[in-house]
Amino acid sequence: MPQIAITNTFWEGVDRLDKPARARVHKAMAKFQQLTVPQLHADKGLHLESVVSSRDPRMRTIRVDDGLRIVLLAPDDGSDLFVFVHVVSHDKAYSWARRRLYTVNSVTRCLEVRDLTAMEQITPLFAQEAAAAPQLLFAPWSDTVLRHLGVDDVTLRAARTVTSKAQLEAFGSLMPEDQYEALWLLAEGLDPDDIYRDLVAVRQKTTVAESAAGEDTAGDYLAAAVTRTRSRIALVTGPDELADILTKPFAAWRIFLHPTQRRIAYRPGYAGPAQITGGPGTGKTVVALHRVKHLLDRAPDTRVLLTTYTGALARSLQSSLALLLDHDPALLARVDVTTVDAVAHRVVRQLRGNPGTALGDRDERTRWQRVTRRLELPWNEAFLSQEYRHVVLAQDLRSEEEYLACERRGRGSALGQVQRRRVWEAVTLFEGGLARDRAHTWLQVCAEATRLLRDKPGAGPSYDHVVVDEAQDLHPAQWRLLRVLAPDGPDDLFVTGDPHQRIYDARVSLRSLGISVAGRSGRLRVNYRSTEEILRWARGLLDTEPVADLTGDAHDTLTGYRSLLHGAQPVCEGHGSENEEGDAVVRRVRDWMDAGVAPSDIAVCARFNTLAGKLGDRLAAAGIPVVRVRDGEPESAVGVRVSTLHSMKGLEYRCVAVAGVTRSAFPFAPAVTPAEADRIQHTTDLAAERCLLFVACTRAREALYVSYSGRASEFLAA
Ligand SMILES: Nc1ncnc2c1ncn2[C@@H]1O[C@H](COP(=O)(O)OP(=O)(O)OP(=O)(O)O)[C@@H](O)[C@H]1O
Repeated sequence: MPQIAITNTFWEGVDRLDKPARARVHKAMAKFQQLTVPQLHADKGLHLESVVSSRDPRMRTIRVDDGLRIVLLAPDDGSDLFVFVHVVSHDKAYSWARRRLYTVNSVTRCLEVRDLTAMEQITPLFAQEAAAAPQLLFAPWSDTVLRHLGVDDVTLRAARTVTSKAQLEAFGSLMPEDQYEALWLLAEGLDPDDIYRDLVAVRQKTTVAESAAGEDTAGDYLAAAVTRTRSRIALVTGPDELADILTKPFAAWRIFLHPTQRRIAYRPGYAGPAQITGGPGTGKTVVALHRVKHLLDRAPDTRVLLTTYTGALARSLQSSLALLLDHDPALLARVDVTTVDAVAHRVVRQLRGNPGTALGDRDERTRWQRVTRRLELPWNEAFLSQEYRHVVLAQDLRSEEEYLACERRGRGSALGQVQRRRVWEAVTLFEGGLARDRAHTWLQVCAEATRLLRDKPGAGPSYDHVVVDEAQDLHPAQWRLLRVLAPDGPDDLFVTGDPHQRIYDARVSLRSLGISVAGRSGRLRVNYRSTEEILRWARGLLDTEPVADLTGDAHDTLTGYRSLLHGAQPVCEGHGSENEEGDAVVRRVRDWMDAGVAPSDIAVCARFNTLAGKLGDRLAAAGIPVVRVRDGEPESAVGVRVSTLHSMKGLEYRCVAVAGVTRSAFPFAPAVTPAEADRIQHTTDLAAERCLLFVACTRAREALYVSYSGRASEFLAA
């Protein structure tokens, strides 16, 4: 019987088919699996045939129906392993297959593919230009360095003609993916040794591990190379697995991990807390989920907390985890998936009793306003609530003495002792009011939960491992709680986040909270979600100022961050009035739906509830189904998602419209502390405003539409 392996390109082809066509693909493949190799060659229905004049002599096609063909590689190494590489219409299948060559990289030993015909056509053209160019992109690096990174002869010839990153990109989809990635990172300024460690060595390690596991990895044979190329190729072991792959929702992330993702997620153990960063869409959540799987598989009775910032994200983590763990109830029962605040609430309820009512942002503001008026203070409520958040709660200060003696880290305004006493008076009044009304802020609950767990070791929930997603917005009070939830030691905390998506003004120094990730940091750079066009446009929204990393002790950068996907340029449009803008958004959504995008794959968002509400009403009036994104709407609900920007965090859609990006909304003056009041706060507030827009725009996978009426936000002009 033949063995089957499928590549990510094949799977993507399947994903583009409608249900009946998928069923026909399944039928053809199931038949393929059942026949012997000689029967396969003789079967008239499947019609296994070579591709005439193909660059790769192993290239074959089989027939799915009158229109559809599967492209596959036939074994030439004595094995019976067939690699399914594409599924597409008849004509496209043949032209695709003719041009491509699969080879085994002599450095990484992985199977890779290139459009050899196109590379051979383009290289001489670039070479002519290169002869007259003052500078060649890869001139600083010798052939030896490039070869060491897995760049082979054909790619090397091409690379030596490249004068700019734009030209390199033109080659991007033609050359082998791993070689392009190495060249791109070099062009972005990364050190060759770092690239070797992150891209080449990890692949080689996989090879060694598999040899140790007794798999045949010797030689450059197809079957051996396939087992080594786990980031792009999966072996299908039997009919059940085939059915599973072809009938489940497309979720390549369950199977195909980038080598860096795999290295991070499946590293046997970390000696202490580990941190993973990366730009939007680089698969941080995917890595967190695989890490949970690894931790569960490693020991039969470990308990894991998988936690994040908002309820919507926790729900989405829960359903993805169920998918990854094949809905296995025994495994799922060992993981708590919930927000940090919900854990805190549970601890307090369990160890002390119901903590009372949680305060919303508006309530908290009103209470600070009352305090300010009552004590006739010279500061406004924003200043006081920030002082409370960034100094008192951040340092867990419990008395006036502690506050008087503290260093007000991260604050850009000086306060003398007399002023501090007045602030403390305000804090006492604020907290007293809350206690009287049996109310609390969420951060207070986190602080109390931490104290309770410290005072009563062994009581309350505890976990062997805590995995945190979207960690960039966590406050020190939340970090302290996470610190006590898993005992200090190997694999205690696994933290993923993106400092460029910080929208809630969280400033932490993890080290000062007893969480040191030194030597245990990883970075992801390949975006799997959005097109390069969307990423580039969205990056233009960010400031050039460096951003504090997750630890708070260094800076984070998006160097080397990129997508392999390409698509239309984002559209940014101004309108004469809010009404006209609303009409344009409805038209845009209608166009997306007419092009075949399901309503639930479209999101329309605005900064404020009022505009989001109006847009939702307009869409509904135009007969378009609408689902308001609040807490708890089922994933299966049909309709265009209408949301505020803040609620878009961590989610993704094929098409996204961001409306109301006006001068007065971005930056929103009340959200930005004046520089004269607090210089540091002013800078972080402005950065958070930019990040908010960046986060919303990077939720788009294929299409992004940004609009405003009247004057455009200054962020768009940049
Ligand atoms: N190895 C992979 N193969 C295929 N798809 C992947 C892979 N890794 C991630 N993805 C997909 O890319 C998208 C983004 O992944 P994910 O949400 O994990 O990124 P993220 O870094 O957490 O994003 P953000 O920070 O923007 O929320 C998802 O659709 C995910 O399924």
